[in-house]
Amino acid sequence: MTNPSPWQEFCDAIESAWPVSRYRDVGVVVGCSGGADSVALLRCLAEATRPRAGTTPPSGFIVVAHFNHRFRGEASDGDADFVRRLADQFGLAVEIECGDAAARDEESARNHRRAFFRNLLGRYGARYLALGHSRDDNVETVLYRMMRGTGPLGMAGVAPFRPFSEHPSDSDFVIARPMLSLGRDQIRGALRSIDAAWREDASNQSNTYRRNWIRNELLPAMETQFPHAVTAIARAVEGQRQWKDALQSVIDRWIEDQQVREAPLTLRRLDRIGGGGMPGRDWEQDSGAASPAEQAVAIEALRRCWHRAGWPLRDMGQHHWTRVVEMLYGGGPDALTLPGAVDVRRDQEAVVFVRRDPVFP
Ligand SMILES: Nc1ncnc2c1ncn2[C@@H]1O[C@H](COP(=O)(O)OP(=O)(O)OP(=O)(O)O)[C@@H](O)[C@H]1O
Repeated sequence: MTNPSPWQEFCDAIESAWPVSRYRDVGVVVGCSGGADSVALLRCLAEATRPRAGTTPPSGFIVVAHFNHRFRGEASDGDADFVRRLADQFGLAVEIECGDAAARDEESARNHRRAFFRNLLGRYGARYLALGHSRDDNVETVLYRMMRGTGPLGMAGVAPFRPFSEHPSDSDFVIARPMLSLGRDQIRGALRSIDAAWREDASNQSNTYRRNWIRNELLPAMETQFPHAVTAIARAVEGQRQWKDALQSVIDRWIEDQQVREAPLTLRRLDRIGGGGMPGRDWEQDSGAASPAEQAVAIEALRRCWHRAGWPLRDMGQHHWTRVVEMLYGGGPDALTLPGAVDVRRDQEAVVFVRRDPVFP
């Protein structure tokens, strides 16, 4: 038996992460930047769903979506042309939207792209948004989050499958990232083996963005001492993802047990109700304080409440969360002001959180 080609190996890996039977009969929007990762993904999905003689043709469809951020002038238009030609080559529908060249920061660019994808999912009635995040992207994301400050859930990286958003109107849409176990080099090697072209984004080479610095400077420096650093970190991230799933269900229960109201956010005082069956409650049960496990769960649950309320998380440090947990357990101050103008006060059986009108909402 001959060894499978690099391209075949790549497609087999995608098939095992995301079997074609799951998407061949529904709509898939493929986000394609023109870069190697999303070009490889697009080619692989197009081949997997191509009608074959003697078999029932798939009833689903693929829409290729490209957002032209216009950050790089002619080069950006070149990316858009490239993606259009690639889609034509496979006979796929293609949607291209141009961004506002003035919206240059990464955050607003990402938001525009996201809105574009959301609109296409709704308009076409598609189920999946397929994105080409690789194992390396995930490792970079986790390192980035760790250096900016994150909790144990953030260290699980991005998920291979997750709802498009928590908003109920988005519940039919799923983001699929079937390439998270594949390394950037392997993906490029697979494309080279079939002589397939892609667009190289020159701005990825510059270290203007801190993400690019992690990719171009930090990781190569780590690999001089630990040649398998990326694989090792990716494995840790994968393990963390499994713990995340377990922790999620404990957090769901915490919020269900503790939350009295959402507006204003009102949580039960844990010293009054005895911990609500939290993990680690046996730990020094008489002390009244939160056990380390309770504290970890409470902090992650609070982060989720913040997220839902749309409050800024960026300036909330570990010591802020710890003080809130102390208040929930009957210790700490009676009132507290947190970053983002969130006022917290103890109110008999409860702790109440109110965000004052921020000057810049
Ligand atoms: N401008 C864009 N238009 C459409 N989809 C995009 C665009 N930029 C990114 N994506 C999608 O989001 C994924 C992750 O984005 P990221 O910025 O990490 O990718 P990239 O490095 O620009 O390109 P690639 O991952 O395709 O090599 C891409 O793999 C692709 O699926």
